[in-house]
Amino acid sequence: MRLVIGSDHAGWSLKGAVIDHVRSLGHEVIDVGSYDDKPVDFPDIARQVAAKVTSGEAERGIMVCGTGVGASIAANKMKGIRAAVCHDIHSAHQSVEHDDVNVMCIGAQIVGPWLAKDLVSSYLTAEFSTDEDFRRRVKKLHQMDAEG
Ligand SMILES: O=C(CO)[C@H](O)[C@H](O)[C@H](O)COP(=O)(O)O
Repeated sequence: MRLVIGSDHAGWSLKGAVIDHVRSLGHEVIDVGSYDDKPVDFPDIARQVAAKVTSGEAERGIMVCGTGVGASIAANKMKGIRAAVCHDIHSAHQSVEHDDVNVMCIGAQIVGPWLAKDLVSSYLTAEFSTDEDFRRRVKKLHQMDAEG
């Protein structure tokens, strides 16, 4: 899978560990920064992550900020993005299986690198369910996007 991964200054260090882990699992990574701990506004990076997903350049995205909250709010502003903060293993896979989440957000001030790697593994192995209930609900999300 090709993934786009981004962070702000608060998530920069954890982003490095996440990228190494994703690559070790055999996935391709587009790293859109940030590239150091110089303060940067999370909406600017979340926009880049979301754009690569909506354009199809990346199948899914991962965004790391301090809490994951700002990143998820920002990414969800973009049409076609279903972003969620996932700090537990169940949410990391169920968010894809039921809700077709395409940007997972992690808070570097909340979880450490070991849990982050497990969250990422769980997210990447999950697939959107073919169950018609889940498909219908996500279709309604697409309709909401279209309505603006
Ligand atoms: O968590 C965040 C947004 O939800 C950000 O990554 C920042 O950590 C947070 O906004 C605090 O900002 P600061 O400039 O790092 O103090």
